[in-house]
Amino acid sequence: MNTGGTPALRLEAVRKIYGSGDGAVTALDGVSVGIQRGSFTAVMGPSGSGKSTFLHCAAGLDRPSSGKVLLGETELGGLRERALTELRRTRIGFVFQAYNLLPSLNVLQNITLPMRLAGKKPDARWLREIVDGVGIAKRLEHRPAELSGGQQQRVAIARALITRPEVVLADEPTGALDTRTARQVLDLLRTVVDQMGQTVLMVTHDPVAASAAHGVLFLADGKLAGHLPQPTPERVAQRLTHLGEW
Ligand SMILES: Nc1ncnc2c1ncn2[C@@H]1O[C@H](COP(=O)(O)OP(=O)(O)OP(=O)(O)O)[C@@H](O)[C@H]1O
Repeated sequence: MNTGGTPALRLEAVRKIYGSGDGAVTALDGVSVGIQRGSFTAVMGPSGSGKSTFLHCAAGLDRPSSGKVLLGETELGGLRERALTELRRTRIGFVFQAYNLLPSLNVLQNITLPMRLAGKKPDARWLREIVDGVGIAKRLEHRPAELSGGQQQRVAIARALITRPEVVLADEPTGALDTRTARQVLDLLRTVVDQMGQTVLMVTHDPVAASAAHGVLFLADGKLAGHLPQPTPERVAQRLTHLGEW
């Protein structure tokens, strides 16, 4: 995956241990990986293999017990909470399974919220490009409750992109969607990468979802257990079977 240039995101020998003594759990056990700019990477692994911990450490939501996380040239471990919050707000986009839109705001207000929180005005051209790109231009005045699940997730993707983040982190973004709608959201994420030049890292349990990515990183027992380029659902499922239950 390291094919030249500074990776958008880098983990160096990241270990994360929860608890201490007899109750200590090693959730990540020396993970080193670079996520290339302009790539779409899925992270998969059996339940408890460390996927959420990986994403949380990458996002600066959780601090590694040892090792480093770098967003571009910035080492997250060197930042105080306030700077980390600011970094998350401006340099990382988040997409969650449950969309996490604010119900009292309309679509446009939800999309532009990260800019307002940062005290900045959204760039009109970029906003237009995103709104058109996710196909939500006709719904800008609507509230989230008036939209389908797929439309809400497309709004969430637009919101994740508004600050032109260096990386978009997606946690089971299609987990709550039916197969057809999930496909549309995955195609959109792929478009965001291939046509808008964004970088997406997505945790998923679903081999079909993972196959939308350029490559899949596998985790097992907190360790990297391989990388599958040009994944197909069948090859992903086969690798998962070899890693144990999923
Ligand atoms: N806050 C915590 N305190 C203690 N142990 C934790 C905590 N968070 C996670 N763990 C443990 O760390 C390990 C990795 O958990 P993690 O949630 O990262 O796995 P996962 O691959 O995302 O699992 P799943 O697919 O079931 O969501 C598990 O053994 C889990 O029980």
